[in-house]
Amino acid sequence: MLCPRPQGKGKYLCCVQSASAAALWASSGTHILRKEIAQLDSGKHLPVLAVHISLDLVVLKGKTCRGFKLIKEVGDGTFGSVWRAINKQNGEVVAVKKMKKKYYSFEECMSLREVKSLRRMNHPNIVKLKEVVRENDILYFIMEYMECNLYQLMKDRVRPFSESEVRNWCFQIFHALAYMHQRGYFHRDLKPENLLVSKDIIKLADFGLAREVSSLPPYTEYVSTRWYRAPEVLLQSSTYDSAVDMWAMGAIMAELLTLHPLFPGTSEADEIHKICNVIGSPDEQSWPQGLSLAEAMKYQFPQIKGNQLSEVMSSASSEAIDLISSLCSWDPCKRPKATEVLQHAFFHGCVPLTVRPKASALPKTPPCVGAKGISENNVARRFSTGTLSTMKSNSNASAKLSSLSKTGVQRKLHLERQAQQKRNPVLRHSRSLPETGRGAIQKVSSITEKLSHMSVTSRTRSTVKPAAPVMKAGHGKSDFLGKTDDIPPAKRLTRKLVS
Ligand SMILES: Nc1ncnc2c1ncn2[C@@H]1O[C@H](COP(=O)(O)OP(=O)(O)OP(=O)(O)O)[C@@H](O)[C@H]1O
Repeated sequence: MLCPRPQGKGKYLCCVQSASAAALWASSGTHILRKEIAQLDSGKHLPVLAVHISLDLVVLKGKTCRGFKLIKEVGDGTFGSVWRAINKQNGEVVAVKKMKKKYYSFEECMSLREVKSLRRMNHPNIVKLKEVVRENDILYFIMEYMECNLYQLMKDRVRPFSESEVRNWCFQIFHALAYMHQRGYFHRDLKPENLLVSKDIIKLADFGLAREVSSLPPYTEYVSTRWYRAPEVLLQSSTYDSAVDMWAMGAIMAELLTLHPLFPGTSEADEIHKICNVIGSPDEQSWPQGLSLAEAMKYQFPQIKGNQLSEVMSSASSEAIDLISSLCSWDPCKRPKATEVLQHAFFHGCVPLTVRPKASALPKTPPCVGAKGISENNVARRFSTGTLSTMKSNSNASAKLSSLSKTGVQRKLHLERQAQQKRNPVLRHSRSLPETGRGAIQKVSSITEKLSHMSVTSRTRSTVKPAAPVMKAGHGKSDFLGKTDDIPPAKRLTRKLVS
């Protein structure tokens, strides 16, 4: 196939050499506008099928990742590692997410949630997926590049962000959420690591768990990182909805304002306990369905009165406290919708972003180009072997190569475990545990600890351990069984991140 040539806005002319290749394009979701038999300019008179296609997302099946110079690994998630890269054709800085799983057909790639949902999203606060490339059974997402994520910004801070900074970021994110929720999607894995920042623009990323609201429950899979996980998900509800994103946003807002996670649970049971410490245990009035969910899994809530958020977020405005309290309501029905949040007093005076920042506004010359850059040959070799690289950074690539056999095994085990964690609820909880030694320890002292010192009543009560809960039929094992208790507390609170 020849490289597609732009034919005006959103249209490309591609030449493929057979009707079956054209059919493949069509089956991959590409809308074929017109087909015609053409002849090559070269004068060889080889009949080719010229296909006029219309794409929101340009899927260049024949394009190789060698067209991108990988500069530096900037993130390592459960599903893929993310690299800052340069498009060699036009010099644009992009992010390349190299998926860890292999994909043996293009159709398989196109049916991925991340592709299906992201290609439908066109919003200034949602990271744009530019291309999808499959090469040697490895799948790459080419995305717009963002400078860092919110967690990276937080971990280096001593003083909390100002309320106006938090307001600016959260306003943009709630706009993105309103956009996607209105279109019938919810994210399901909101956390500071998935909120990407470039200058004062913030965008939602990682749609690997995004779900269509119209897709039918039950949603039995395990979702979201524990500290930001809504109580209905903790209690294994199979009918949760976009309100889970609102809960996560409440926890994230509080964390931005204090630099401490609001509910840093070390297990699912501890997560619920920490939530009770802050907002008080639920009762018939505040969340009747929650009591039923708990009963169904034979879980007993600890009886804790809870403290006022204002006591632990003493410097936050009453508007901020009010918004966080409503977002972190036990009952998902009582949490405001994203569109309602935008009208909240906390955001009065905020102006929405109307214009998407041009690519030229983003950095063109990444600081690490040069000595640290991987050569094109290296990249090509790594791709052509089809193996997952054990190299984590370019600077120590040779040292790592010498110990390849050893680290390779470790890396493989690590990857297998990660993949299992994503599939298996029990294992995935430990993703916030130290696995690679590269995790940065979060400053977690935590609001909840502060809270337990503030209220003798709640502290005494909170020491009553919940009865070991029984699993809900049809669900995997849960760490309600106390699976993580043999891990030292400080280590439990690390986060896996490449900075
Ligand atoms: N477009 C981007 N620009 C810059 N950095 C990015 C981009 N996308 C992702 N990253 C970085 O890579 C990290 C991992 O990416 P991502 O969350 O998409 O991977 P994942 O495998 O789906 O992770 P998770 O374990 O959260 O499911 C992010 O936390 C972020 O720091």
